[in-house]
Amino acid sequence: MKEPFQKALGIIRQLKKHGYEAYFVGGAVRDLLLKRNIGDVDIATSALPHEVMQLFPKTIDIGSQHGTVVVIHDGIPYEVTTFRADGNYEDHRRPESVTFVRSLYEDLKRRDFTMNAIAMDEAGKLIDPFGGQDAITNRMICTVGDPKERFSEDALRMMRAIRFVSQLGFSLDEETKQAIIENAPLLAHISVERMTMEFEKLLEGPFASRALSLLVETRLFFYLPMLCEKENELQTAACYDWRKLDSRGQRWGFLCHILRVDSPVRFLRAWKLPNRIIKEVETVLRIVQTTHSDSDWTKERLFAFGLEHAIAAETVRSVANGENVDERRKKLRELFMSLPIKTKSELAVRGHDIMKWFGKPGGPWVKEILELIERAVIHGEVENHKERIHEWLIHRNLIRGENC
Ligand SMILES: Nc1ccn([C@@H]2O[C@H](COP(=O)(O)OP(=O)(O)OP(=O)(O)O)[C@@H](O)[C@H]2O)c(=O)n1
Ligand SMILES: [Mg+2]
Repeated sequence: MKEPFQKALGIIRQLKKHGYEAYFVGGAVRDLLLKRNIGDVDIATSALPHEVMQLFPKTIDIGSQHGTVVVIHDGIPYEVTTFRADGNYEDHRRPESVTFVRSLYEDLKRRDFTMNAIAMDEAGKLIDPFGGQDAITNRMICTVGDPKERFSEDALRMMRAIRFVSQLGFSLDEETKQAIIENAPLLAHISVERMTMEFEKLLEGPFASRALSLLVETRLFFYLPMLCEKENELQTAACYDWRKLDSRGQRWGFLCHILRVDSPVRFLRAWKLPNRIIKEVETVLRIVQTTHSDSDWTKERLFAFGLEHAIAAETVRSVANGENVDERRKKLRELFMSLPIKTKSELAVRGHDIMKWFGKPGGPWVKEILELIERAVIHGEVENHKERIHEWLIHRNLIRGENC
């Protein structure tokens, strides 16, 4: 058995020793069959939450009313969830009530897609009542049972379907796709935070272009923050190679750029992104708007923006223009390496040196002189060395020698 499962076996054994059923379930089993990197290993059991808590010394109650207890085993947290058949979903996002059941079959039946409804026992035997393995072999995303029911239980599942297309390159089963088209308006019930999580995974996947096309085709885009008027632009966005964009800032920056978003800050706030990302995207877009070819990159500009923002902006610009991203990144890195200082803090003189040399009290002029020196150091006019800088200032008649 693969390591992540092996490590969690102790939990399954402990539950079984006390007469309960316990299985590995969900994404980890799917990813094992897909030979993908295995993420969190989740466990489903017939034991009730309080019974789980009694059996393990270290547990965290993260939602026992919904059946989930975290068990810390050998320092690793695992979600252990009681088999459940969800009750009525009044608001299309969470069950009104959950009914704990003692049967694995009932538990698998309420899951979203057949590939996610496979259980594995402690011996590695698969329990797959809904044809999940066939779906994986045929590379299909298909709901467990009636897609309309599954999507009206939790409308986010429609976004999940399309983000799995992006991550796995699978196709949407036709009936599943039709049900998304019919039920797309239900997405309006879902919180922005949950939509953003799925949308970010979608943009990050190797098949993001295909997934973006599907967002348009299924009309789901209409219910996503500030995208309802961007149908044509989204269709255009689907024509680009998103795989070259390799950070959140790059992806959101590229999206704003391609969608011709008027106010990126308002757009990104609507998606409830952290301020850190909003600020990064703002800077990246400012650079993109003022860079027209890679010869626009001077040492001074690169120093001012820093390598990370420069690379992000060049990536956005070259993916949008269909140019060679790697080539541009390489050039930027080389130019950055040639800078005698990479940050302001590396400058060999400080404000107090300047005040002493000029024999004047501080003021805005100190910053101006420091910037003058900084430019000279960056261009190699003077070595980044205190005495050399002092000599340079004397040479330029900015100060007299005796103030040293
Ligand atoms: N809206 C949802 C979310 C989850 N699940 C079920 O809960 C499992 C675990 O959910 P989660 O960790 O959110 O998704 P994964 O499928 O594991 O995907 P990822 O690899 O991204 O974690 C899923 O496999 C699926 O069986 C579901 O039925 N409906
Ligand atoms: Mg998971």
